[in-house]
Amino acid sequence: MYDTIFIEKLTVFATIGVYDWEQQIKQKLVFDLEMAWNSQRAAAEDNVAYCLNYAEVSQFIIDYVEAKPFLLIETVAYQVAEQLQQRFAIPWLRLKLSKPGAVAQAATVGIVVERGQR
Ligand SMILES: Nc1nc2c(c(=O)[nH]1)N=C([C@H](O)[C@@H](O)CO)CN2
Repeated sequence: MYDTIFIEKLTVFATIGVYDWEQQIKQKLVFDLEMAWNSQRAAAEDNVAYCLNYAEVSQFIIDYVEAKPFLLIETVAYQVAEQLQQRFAIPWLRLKLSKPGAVAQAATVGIVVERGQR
């Protein structure tokens, strides 16, 4: 039985973009995540060791995205989703990555990727 652990509006400042000028600056990326996790043991024993630790997941994303430059948001989303599944043994996740301000006439643009099975 899976529950959903979520993280909303995690903000990371990244080197991201296909144009040369974008590789000279930092831009805001926003992550929204839903992750399947069986929280039964963590709840029964009231023990953080058995939960999907949203603080650790958040810090991993920040460190990973800040560590190197990217061109496409697709690359960031695919790599982060794969890393999260591997490192935290997450059976299913939905990751929404937004790049606010990328299109002047839009509030935000981005991509949603879903990986695994519940
Ligand atoms: N599907 C995508 N389209 C575009 C991307 C992207 O990463 N994925 N990136 C850009 C530019 O970097 C843009 O954000 C600059 O405003 C254009 N289209």
